Amino acid sequence: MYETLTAAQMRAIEAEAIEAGSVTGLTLMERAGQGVVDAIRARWPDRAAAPGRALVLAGPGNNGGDGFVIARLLKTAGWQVDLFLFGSPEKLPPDAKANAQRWSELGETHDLEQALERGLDVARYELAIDALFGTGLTRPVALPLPDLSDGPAVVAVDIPTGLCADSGRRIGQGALMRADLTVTFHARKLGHVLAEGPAACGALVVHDIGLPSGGGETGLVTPDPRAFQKHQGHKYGHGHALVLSGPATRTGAARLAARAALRVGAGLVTLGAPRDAMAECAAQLTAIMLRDVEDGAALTEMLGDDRLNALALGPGLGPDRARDLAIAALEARRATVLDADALTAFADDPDALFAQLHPACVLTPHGGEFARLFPDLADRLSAPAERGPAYSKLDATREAAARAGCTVLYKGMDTVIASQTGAARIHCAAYDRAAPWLATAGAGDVLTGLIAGLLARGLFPLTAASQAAWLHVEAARRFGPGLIAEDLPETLPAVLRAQGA
Ligand SMILES: NC(=O)C1=CN([C@@H]2O[C@H](COP(=O)(O)OP(=O)(O)OC[C@H]3O[C@@H](n4cnc5c(N)ncnc54)[C@H](OP(=O)(O)O)[C@@H]3O)[C@@H](O)[C@H]2O)[C@@H](O)CC1
Ligand SMILES: Nc1ncnc2c1ncn2[C@@H]1O[C@H](COP(=O)(O)OP(=O)(O)O)[C@@H](O)[C@H]1O
Ligand SMILES: [K+]
Repeated sequence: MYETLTAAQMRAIEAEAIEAGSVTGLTLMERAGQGVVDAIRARWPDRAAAPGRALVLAGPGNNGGDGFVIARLLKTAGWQVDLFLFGSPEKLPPDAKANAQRWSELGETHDLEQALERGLDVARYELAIDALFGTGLTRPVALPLPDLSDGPAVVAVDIPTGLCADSGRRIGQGALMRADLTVTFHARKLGHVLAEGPAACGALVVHDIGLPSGGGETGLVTPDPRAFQKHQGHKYGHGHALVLSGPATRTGAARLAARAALRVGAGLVTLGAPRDAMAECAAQLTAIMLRDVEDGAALTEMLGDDRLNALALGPGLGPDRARDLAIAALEARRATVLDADALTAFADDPDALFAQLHPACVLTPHGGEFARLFPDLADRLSAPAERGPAYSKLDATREAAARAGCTVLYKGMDTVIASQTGAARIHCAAYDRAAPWLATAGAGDVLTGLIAGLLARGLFPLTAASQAAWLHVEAARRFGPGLIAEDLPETLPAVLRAQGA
């Protein structure tokens, strides 16, 4: 699992290494600058082979210090480099000042604010380096930065200027410099994988600057084939998932979930449908069993069979049926995924839901459902981020899980999964995991079924939800353009096989 760090965690790792005497700040800065120049060469070998004009924008802190290193290395490699500093050279922190002095032997340091007043002609550059602000950004960037979108290739040092490293949110209404390539150091920061981060970063390279690993607490989800492998045993040894369906003409969502639960390896899957939907469901199902579950009382009776060890409910249920069934399901204390209408049904009284939830539950809200259950957290997340570190989707999901007393998977390109104990994971469907085709009707229902299937197989809720999120995106990526929700369960066998399951 890859770690993600906050800015404070990154500073602590750096400070500890420097205090231990294993490295100096100047060495780290040199390695950082070298890493950026190497990444530029790897990404644009043609430009690197015939160097042109490069613009370096350096800020008042150590991000600016990296900029001075990069200016020197680019110039040495044959680029014509113009460097503009925001702030005064005398006020730079010590390592940045040392590199400003080394740069002064090769070129001039121009004043950025004066240049912007005069009008900085960015069209003359092939390459622009954003070394204005990195992990130290705390307030909006009050600079009329030029629009580089149609001009040079833009490379962000550590993180695009204007983006909060802890939340991926833009700080205030200040400038945000979108990059084509972002080169960060040691580990990804939360801001690279959350909210606006991926769109602002362009491609992302993580460059090793020789710091010891550890120190982060939130990992990015990676596949754990042990979680999907199927061991020898009877079908009941792999669990029996029950997915609850809505009424006639609204059964598709639950059928999608049921099929995903079966494909991900639950030993048995039953669809529980109201009487009026039986004929419709029977016409569509083969390996999935069908039972009449008219209401909450019928569900309670059915759950007398303790081999039914995982439940999924919400997709397509309609709010009244969802509320009735959710109360019965939660009383039975089984591993339970609540999605869609099973969340919305409690919008008028989320506390009534929270009082019933228990640690074997997983809630899978999208943004709208999250706001219905946790309106105060959603408000904090949507209010403009005036200062850094800003409130993040990770913060909101953690608070939601603590309040709900169970695991919460907050969907999106940046899916955050947190348990009631504070443990959290992020699945970022961007960069080499981009899956835009997943934004299609019914994809969420499939995710619900995947989680239910993995819960039936005995995985802990946080693991089941995290691995399901990974499989879901992997199936979408493997299928590719044209994906519709039905394709996801059908692509799962190839995904599982590729993982050695
Ligand atoms: N950690 C590591 O291991 C390594 C770190 N490295 C590099 O260091 C970078 C972090 O450096 P950093 O801490 O000096 O922060 P940075 O982003 O340069 O800015 C801080 C300065 O800006 C100021 N300021 C803030 N907001 C402002 C605003 N809106 N408008 C105006 N000013 C504002 C703030 O001052 P303040 O006024 O808030 O006191 C402060 O002076 C990191 O991203 C990476 O590139 C690498 O060299 C390798 C190893
Ligand atoms: N841009 C995106 N990249 C990757 N995954 C996405 C993106 N947009 C949405 N998703 C995923 O698609 C699913 C959509 O679920 P949901 O919003 O519940 O829709 P539905 O109810 O139609 O199934 C979620 O798993 C979400 O994380
Ligand atoms: K930057």
